[in-house]
Amino acid sequence: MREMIKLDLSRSRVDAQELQAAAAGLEEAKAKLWSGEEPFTGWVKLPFDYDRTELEEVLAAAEQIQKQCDILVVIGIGGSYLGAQAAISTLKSGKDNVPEVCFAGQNLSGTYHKELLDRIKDKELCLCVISKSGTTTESSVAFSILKDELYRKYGKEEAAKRIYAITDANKGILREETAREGYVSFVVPDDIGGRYSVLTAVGLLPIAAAGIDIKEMLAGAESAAAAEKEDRGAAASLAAARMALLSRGKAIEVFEYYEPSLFFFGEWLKQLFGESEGKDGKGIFPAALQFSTDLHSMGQFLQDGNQIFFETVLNVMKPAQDILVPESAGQLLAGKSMNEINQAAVEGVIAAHEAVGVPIIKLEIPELTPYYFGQMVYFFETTCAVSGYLNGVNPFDQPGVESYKSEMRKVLMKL
Ligand SMILES: O=P(O)(O)OC[C@H]1O[C@H](O)[C@H](O)[C@@H](O)[C@@H]1O
Repeated sequence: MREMIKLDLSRSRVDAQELQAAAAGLEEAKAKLWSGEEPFTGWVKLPFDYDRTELEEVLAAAEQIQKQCDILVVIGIGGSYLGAQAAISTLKSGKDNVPEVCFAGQNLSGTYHKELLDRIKDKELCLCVISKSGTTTESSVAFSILKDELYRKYGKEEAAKRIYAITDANKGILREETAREGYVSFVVPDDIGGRYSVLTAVGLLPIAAAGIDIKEMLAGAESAAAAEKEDRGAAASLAAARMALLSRGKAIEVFEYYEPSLFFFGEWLKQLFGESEGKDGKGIFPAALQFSTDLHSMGQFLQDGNQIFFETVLNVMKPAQDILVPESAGQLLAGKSMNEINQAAVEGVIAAHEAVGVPIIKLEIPELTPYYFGQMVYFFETTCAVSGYLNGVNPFDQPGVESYKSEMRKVLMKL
């Protein structure tokens, strides 16, 4: 059996009694999650019972994309792109027969999208448009701009063969357009919300197109799901520890990583936890920092500022590559490897922050491979959903996101 992500609560400042108090309701939360009766919990059993035929179709579509283009532009926002970008930037396939994956529709910047158009002008192009609703402003705007570019380059008929759509099975304008134009398409399942959808076609198609082994990713998720199901997993315990810290006023969780390739995984965590937990005046505010970079800015606050936070360290045990530091670096550093120095930073930061009373949770991630990426996704989805249940909120809706949209519509109508 391969390794599992390990949870170390020894420096979390949560004692057994507190953990027990916070864990009241844990069994109930887990039972609810696994009952198969709660809305939007389709992701819980997905690693065991995903549709094998659909997976082969995803792989075939990914292969076709690889043959068709130099650049695949993934259009989507929030849960419709973050998982894919997190996986692709963390895992980089290193293969040379795969397209570069670019992202559009994550902002409303004319500059960003004009620069993207300039960059892809002379390249062979495919689009993968992902939107459950089909009406999200950012993705709709970007899709129409990029579709225009595709028409200009290839004409409408050939363009339709280069558009891959992932949307609701039956409703929405993107589904209607897909049926009308005959795009290759996949479904955002009804029982899985956007931020829990990485292991559906939403994440899997772009990730596979980038040359990353999605079967391994699903196998990793399955190992995490089996562990949680059999009560060997640590994700639910992490939820209990988080709730204990929240009850002590630690209302910010700082996810910290020392491998820059985890930047978008940090962004994915922010969406997952932010939209799931932040409601009814409750929740832990998720932040993500890249170390050692941010030690030279936010490090001051963590060491010496308002102690309203706790830290969750994502420590990668076996980074993909390493370099030996030459003699010229001086006695302290020469002859050591960069990863050894990075690990010294991990331990040094933990010691310094522990000394001033910061609660520190440490997660040991064996390696950044597709298998462990799948484990990480499932692990944090479970921690997040269980935390929501423990805290008495619905971790699968995001009613607050709508308010700014209706205000923005009013402004647009005046233009
Ligand atoms: O897939 P879509 O319907 O385009 O939604 C994309 C995203 O936008 C919304 O505003 C929500 O806040 C997100 O949870 C969602 O993932």
